[in-house]
Amino acid sequence: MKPIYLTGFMGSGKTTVGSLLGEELDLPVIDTDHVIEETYGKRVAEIFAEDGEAVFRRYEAAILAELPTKNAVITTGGGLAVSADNRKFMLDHGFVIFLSCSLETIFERLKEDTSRPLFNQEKKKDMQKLYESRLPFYRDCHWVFETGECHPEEAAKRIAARLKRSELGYTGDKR
Ligand SMILES: Nc1ncnc2c1ncn2[C@@H]1O[C@H](COP(=O)(O)OP(=O)(O)OP(=O)(O)O)[C@@H](O)[C@H]1O
Ligand SMILES: O=C(O)C1=C[C@@H](O)[C@@H](O)[C@H](O)C1
Repeated sequence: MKPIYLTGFMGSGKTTVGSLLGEELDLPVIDTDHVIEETYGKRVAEIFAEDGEAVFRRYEAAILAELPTKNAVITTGGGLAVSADNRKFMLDHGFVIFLSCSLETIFERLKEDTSRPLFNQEKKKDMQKLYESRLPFYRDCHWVFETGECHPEEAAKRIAARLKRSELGYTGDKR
C-alpha cells in the first residue's frame, strides 16, 4: 500500500493528526522533521541557525527520497511541499493529503510555541505572505482536508474513513 503524505502550513496539525491517523490505519508514522533531527544530530532550529535554510531544504529532499514508499503515514515539514521535485516524488509514490487550516487558527495554536524558526507571531503580515505564497503548492495534492474546528481525533477518523472507502484508491493491502 502506498504511503500517505500529510502536507500543510506550520501548525496545521500534520504531526498531531498524522500520529492519530497512523493508529487508525495501523501504520507506522514517520515525521520528516524528526528524521532530519535524528539523522543530522541537530534540532531543526539549530540547522536553520548554524547551516542555513538552503542546507535544511537539501536535507529534507534527501530524507524524503530515503523514506519507505509503502505502508506508512509520513508527516512532512511545513515547507517540504514547496519544492516541485518533492511534490512530484510524493504524488508519484503515495497519497498526498493537504491539511488545510486558516492562518487565524494557526496563530492561535502556535501562541506559546517558539520552536519554528520561520514562524513569528509578531510578524503577522510576513506570515500572511508566506502562507498565501505556499497555498498553490499545498493544493498540488490528491486531496484537501479542511481541518476547520475539527478536533485531531475527529480529523484522523474522517481521513481514515475516506481512505477506507477507497475513494482515493486506498486498499489497506499491506504489500
Ligand atoms: N485539529 C486541531 N485542533 C486543535 N489543535 C490542534 C489541531 N491540530 C494540531 N493542533 C495543535 O496545534 C499545534 C501544532 O500542531 P502540529 O505540531 O501537529 O502541527 P504541524 O502541522 O505538524 O506543524 P509543523 O509543520 O510546524 O511541524 C500543537 O500544539 C497541536 O496540539
Ligand atoms: O514551514 C516551514 O518551512 C518549516 C516547517 C517546520 O515543520 C520545519 O520543517 C521547519 O521549521 C520549516
